[in-house]
Amino acid sequence: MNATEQEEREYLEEIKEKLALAIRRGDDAVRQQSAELREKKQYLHEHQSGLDEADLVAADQSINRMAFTGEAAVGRKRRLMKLAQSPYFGRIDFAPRGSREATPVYIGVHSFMDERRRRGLIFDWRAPISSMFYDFELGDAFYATPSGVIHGAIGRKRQYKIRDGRLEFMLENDVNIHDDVLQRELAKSSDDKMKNIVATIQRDQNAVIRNETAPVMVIQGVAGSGKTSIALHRIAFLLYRYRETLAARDVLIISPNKVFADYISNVLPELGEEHLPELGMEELAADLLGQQYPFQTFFEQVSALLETPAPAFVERIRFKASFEFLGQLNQYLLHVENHYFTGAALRVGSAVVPLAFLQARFRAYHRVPLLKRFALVAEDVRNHVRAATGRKLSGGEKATIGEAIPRMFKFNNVLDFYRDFYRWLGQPALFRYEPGTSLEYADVFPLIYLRIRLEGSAAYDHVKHLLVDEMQDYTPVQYAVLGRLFSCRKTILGDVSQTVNPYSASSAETIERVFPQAEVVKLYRSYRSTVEITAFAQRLAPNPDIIPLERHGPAPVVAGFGSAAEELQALQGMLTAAPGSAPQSLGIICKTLKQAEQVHEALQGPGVYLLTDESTAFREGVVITTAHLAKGLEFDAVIVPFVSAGNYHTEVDKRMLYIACTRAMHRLTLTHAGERTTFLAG
Ligand SMILES: Nc1ncnc2c1ncn2[C@@H]1O[C@H](COP(=O)(O)OP(=O)(O)OP(=O)(O)O)[C@@H](O)[C@H]1O
Repeated sequence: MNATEQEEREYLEEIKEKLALAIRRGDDAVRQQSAELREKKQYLHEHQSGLDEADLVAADQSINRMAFTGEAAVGRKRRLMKLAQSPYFGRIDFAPRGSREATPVYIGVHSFMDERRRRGLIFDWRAPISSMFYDFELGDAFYATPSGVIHGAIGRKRQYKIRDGRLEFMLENDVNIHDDVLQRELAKSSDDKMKNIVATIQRDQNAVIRNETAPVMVIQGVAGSGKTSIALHRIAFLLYRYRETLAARDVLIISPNKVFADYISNVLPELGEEHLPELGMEELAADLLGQQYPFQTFFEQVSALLETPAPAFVERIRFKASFEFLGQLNQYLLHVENHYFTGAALRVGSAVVPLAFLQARFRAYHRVPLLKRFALVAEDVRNHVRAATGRKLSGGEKATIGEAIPRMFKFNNVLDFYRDFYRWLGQPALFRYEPGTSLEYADVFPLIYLRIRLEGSAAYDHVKHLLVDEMQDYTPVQYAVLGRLFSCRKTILGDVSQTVNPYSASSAETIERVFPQAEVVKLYRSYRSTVEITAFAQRLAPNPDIIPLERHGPAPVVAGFGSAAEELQALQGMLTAAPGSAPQSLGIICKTLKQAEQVHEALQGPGVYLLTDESTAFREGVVITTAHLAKGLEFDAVIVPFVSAGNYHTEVDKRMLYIACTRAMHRLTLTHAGERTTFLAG
């Protein structure tokens, strides 16, 4: 051990002692507070009858305050305990311009102060000064603070791996060693759900995480580029930066399914923040449509495309996913506004209200949803008649006006408008719906969009930041709905190559058309898979811009078998092979749910799980699922069975295969019986 390392070990011990002391002090404070709280409650209980209303309110408030301080103390203790395990992961010695002395800045998941000397011992990775750790190597550096930019120089940079309070290794960054720590992190097994990456955030990722200006941030990144990780770290950053006004409960994640939501649920708590509220797109749809219209789910739509892709069905999906379709809906609404409020002049007693007056009033409320204007127009008509006749109106006359105005509108039911829209387009066959059956998924959000424009929307004003993952799977109409429901800032991320439904995929460019104020960032470096796996997946969806991180492993294997039975037997063999060197997580990813069920049937056993669209939690072990449901997840090893020419032959199939292969971190095996798919030729 060299002198530097010795010094660092001693410093670590010093910090750990300080942390232990702070934890003990915190414990004492919590104990004292809860004793006081108990006493106060006891006093209140015993003297309740003698206290007046004002005393009771005051006592209540004081108890609440004490409970709140107690909770804060518990939170602080949790953070200190976490720091005691791993106090920091980085250090920069920074000398501001004009000062000759560089001060060490240790960086960790939370901050820790020397209270007596008012000196930061550990800086939160989100603190302004910590940004230099991610943005600069040795030499000139700067960071932005709310009161201006501070320039200076970094004289030293170190990285540490401290686990369970022990220094496992440290690295001196006199060259760019950042990559070395990153390599070690990436070479590890994924023994858990998604993890935080604070110690190895890369420069381009840091820029996205710390962006404070974009009203809508769109992140298009190749498979494994860290989009989801970055988005979650971005939320953690914003929660820190705006802690006075933004809390975890003010953020909403729109997630593709419950398994994914569970898979990512660790990251924020690992960073010391609370769990984020989450909502599926279909839950949102059910919220907005109510019980009235049962509908097909996205998973069912994709399953139908994988099994029986009828051309007319594909056509309906494709049409409703286009940007032009949104434009046509908007034009139709204009048409409704201009032509559907009609009839004749209205006679009220001796007064006649001309049609032109009625229509002018109707249009005057262009900011009010169409079906919400009637009461306003009726009130204007009553005032008009009152002024014209110079007398008060009778109850009957008022009622006549109230009833006559809505009748002047062509329909009053959203579904009638939606059907009429297709007639207006001259394409009635593009809407297939029989009352009593389910709406096609492609109709769900257009109908919701119309409903919002016609009736207004429920308020989601409490949401201050919206996070949308898997952006490629949502159509322009869905974004238009999100835009109307959520006026807050948004982070939208995804990868157009990973669409599960190529007929309704959105690229960053499409989303930009719906949100012209969006800032688009593209990420090409891929961290998840070995170079060999990335190169293999590239054959399915070539992207010349992708930059795989230089990490090597075995080449993917495509194994052919004589029959389906032999193939299943081989899969069983793979599960039981070499337990000592077995990877910790294994995903067996099929094209359809039926196939996944078949594999599950053959491989059943302890630690083997089937993930379906109904699953709610991510399971560790051997996970058998479909490509659609595996999207966003990753495994040490992936097996993709049934890659035969008969099973993988359409464009949708190819996408599924791409998604399945890109879930693998270290090993990838594909199996087939009979001829292999042409997508894997050569
Ligand atoms: N800077 C980093 N340091 C360490 N690991 C990283 C870094 N960036 C990404 N990773 C790792 O790369 C893997 C992929 O990250 P993530 O799942 O966030 O990517 P993604 O772009 O959302 O992937 P996909 O779209 O393919 O689902 C994860 O294991 C993540 O921890």
